[in-house]
Amino acid sequence: MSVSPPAPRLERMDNVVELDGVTRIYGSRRRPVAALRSVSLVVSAGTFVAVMGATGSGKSTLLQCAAGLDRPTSGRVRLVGQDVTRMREGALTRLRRDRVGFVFQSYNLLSELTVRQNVLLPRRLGGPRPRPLDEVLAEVGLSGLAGRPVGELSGGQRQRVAIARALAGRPAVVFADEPTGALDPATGGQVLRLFRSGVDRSRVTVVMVTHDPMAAAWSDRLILLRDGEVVADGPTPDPTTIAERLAATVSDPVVAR
Ligand SMILES: Nc1ncnc2c1ncn2[C@@H]1O[C@H](COP(=O)(O)OP(=O)(O)OP(=O)(O)O)[C@@H](O)[C@H]1O
Repeated sequence: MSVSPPAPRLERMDNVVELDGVTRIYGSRRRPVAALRSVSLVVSAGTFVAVMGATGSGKSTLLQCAAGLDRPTSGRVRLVGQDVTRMREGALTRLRRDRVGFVFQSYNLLSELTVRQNVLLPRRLGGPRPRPLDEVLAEVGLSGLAGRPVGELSGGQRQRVAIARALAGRPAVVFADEPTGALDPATGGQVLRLFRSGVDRSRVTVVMVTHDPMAAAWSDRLILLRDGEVVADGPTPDPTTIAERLAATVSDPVVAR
């Protein structure tokens, strides 16, 4: 009996985020600020990526361009296999709503609404059918809090609501900008564990900006930026080595030019 080989994986779909020569220039023609300079990288499905670098090195700009929240000045961005660089705003909004989750340092939740209402908000805005609420809340350790207004929760609980909201719609990728920046180390660790298990269990891709080597140590891949350029990109080492590499990046004389 012959057994057919498995269908080849579609390379495009496996590359969840692709940046090709992405440059982002802010400011005026007279005083341009190059936040990103010809950045090219590919992130495949089921990878946890940490992006680090000195203040002003372009981390948030990289995240915003990769997530289709900002448009590069030149270069191309593909998100879940689709070129978002020239995509119309409506289509881009739908793509973000249906395939992308966001988690920010400031939680970006509606505090008067309950946990349930916040988690189900993307669905109310026409997003994909979410996973069962109980399942999602149990996963992030918020069982029993569905009816509580978010304004009554602690910072760590709020960030878990934000993660529940981000993961409820089965996104291909979650972009997180300093998700543990406002949390103590223990609470931050709980949040990072949730990202880790989302990557390991559901093959979600996570792209996280952080200043904290302990947070970055949860990732699979570390990208270091300096002055808008990728200066290191490889498997994530231990926290001490991350801190050393980060310090070397920051103190490099090129930065001071
Ligand atoms: N909207 C904007 N208008 C003008 N300049 C901007 C804008 N956004 C960012 N920049 C500039 O682009 C550069 C990169 O900024 P970005 O916020 O991406 O850096 P970052 O590495 O995320 O910094 P931080 O760690 O401080 O958050 C900086 O020089 C910043 O001043």
